[in-house]
Amino acid sequence: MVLAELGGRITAALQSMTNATVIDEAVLKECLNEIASALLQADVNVKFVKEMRDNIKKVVNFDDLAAGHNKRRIIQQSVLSELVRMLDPGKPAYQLKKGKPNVVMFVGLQGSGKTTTCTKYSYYYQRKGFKPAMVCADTFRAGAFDQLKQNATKAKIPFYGSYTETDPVKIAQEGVERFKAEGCDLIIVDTSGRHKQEAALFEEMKAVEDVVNPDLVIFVMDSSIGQAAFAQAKAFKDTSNVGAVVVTKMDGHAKGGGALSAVAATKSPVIFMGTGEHMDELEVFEAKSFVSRLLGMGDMSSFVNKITEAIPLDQQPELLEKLSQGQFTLRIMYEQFQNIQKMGPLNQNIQKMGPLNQVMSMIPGFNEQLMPKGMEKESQARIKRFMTMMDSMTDEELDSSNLKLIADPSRLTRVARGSGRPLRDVQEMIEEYKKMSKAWNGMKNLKINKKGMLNPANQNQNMAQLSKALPPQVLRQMGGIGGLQNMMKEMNGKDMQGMLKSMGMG
Ligand SMILES: Nc1nc2c(ncn2[C@@H]2O[C@H](COP(=O)(O)OP(=O)(O)OP(=O)(O)O)[C@@H](O)[C@H]2O)c(=O)[nH]1
Repeated sequence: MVLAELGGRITAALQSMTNATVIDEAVLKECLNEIASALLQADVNVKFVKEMRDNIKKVVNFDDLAAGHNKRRIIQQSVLSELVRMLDPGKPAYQLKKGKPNVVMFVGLQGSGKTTTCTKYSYYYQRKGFKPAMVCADTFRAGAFDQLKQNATKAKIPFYGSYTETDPVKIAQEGVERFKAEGCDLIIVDTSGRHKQEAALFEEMKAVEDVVNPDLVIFVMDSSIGQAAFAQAKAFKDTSNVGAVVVTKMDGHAKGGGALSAVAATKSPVIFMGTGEHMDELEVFEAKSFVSRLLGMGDMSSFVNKITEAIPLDQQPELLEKLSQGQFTLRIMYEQFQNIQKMGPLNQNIQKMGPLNQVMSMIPGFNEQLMPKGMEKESQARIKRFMTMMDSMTDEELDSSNLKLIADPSRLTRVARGSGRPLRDVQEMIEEYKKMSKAWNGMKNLKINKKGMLNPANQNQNMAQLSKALPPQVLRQMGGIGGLQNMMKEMNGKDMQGMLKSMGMG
């Protein structure tokens, strides 16, 4: 099953759930069964599929969700984040290190776009300040060296290869040694591709790998191969130490081409995708936007989506649930602080980040008071102080949203003593909590319609609610009230049915 079909079936399953009058456990079960069977047929690992189901069931707890809560949105959102999670093998790919010769070897079937990708990859890192070089260890295809030479010349990247030498191992070894001696810090080895997986190709690949001892082996896969993806990727992984995947020809008809399966098979992340024949047509792969595209949700700019984009995936389902219940606890605040701390260097560049700035600012609390411009260092220190104080709180306090309990004077005194901070610091932290809690609760009262969208019938109320809930600078970034209005109009106009139709799947 090609990915387009997989995406179509998942979208259809979500759609049939959206059509149901009441969403209960039976409806959810049916929807999840359909999604699971689609994934299994697409060769996605059984274990992953089971995990996905379990996780979604955990998020959508019917006993906890009172009537009127936005189950559809929560389910859709968790399917999305679970798929994204599947694309994330849990460990990032090898990161190139400056100041040492990084050796990267490319493997894949003939015609997958390996040679083209080698050049794109070199060019990408050349622009990032690396000094790349390419070695053509493809002695199988007659024109391979010429092709690499042509590409390399165009990109002004040094290359190594031979018209006469027939042993790829020898060429690879000589090339890598030469470029190491020349001080290149990114040495790319292109290997032979063959028509299909064959023993000779794998033996040769292994021999080249043994001699060049790469820091990273990249498996290049044509996105249109569909069902064969899993077996092919696995065959390469079994022979060589594949650590990352590049999916090519994403500009063609294929919607995704087995990226999910390749990740499952190689347990390695997709790092780039090829989107054309030109040198600069290589995009950093981003699981979230890929899945959105897969599900035809690329245009769905829902408010909740925007907020969740900025929050680590593993925290999303839980956070969404809490958000839907309007429960804001000190623990959530603590977790948000952790996120902000992790994003540390970004904060300094935040003004340059454009849309990301907007997204991050939507995390309740990531607002002007907490992170005033030009005061990032001070703000970080303040956040750290808050976190130290929260470390002295009990679980009961951290998990409560009851102000009477949280701000009880004797408790505050205890926290101050426990953390070695003056009482007024603890009070300041509680004030911050109150502010964030208010912003958070503002989101809860938005009027959502049956389709899980902001309800157009309540446009005015929603507008008022949003403009109150949003930090002023976020509102400004959205283009003020007018921008907000447009965004809502866009959201209102987009339902699943409409999106399916526009994708030709309805
Ligand atoms: N449209 C499109 N074409 C691509 C992309 N990547 C590669 N190609 C084209 O795919 C064809 C095969 O690419 P190559 O780079 O020669 O493939 P290869 O895997 O190196 O093939 P061998 O050297 O024979 O193993 C070429 O015509 C490329 O221009 C891509 O992302 N999009």
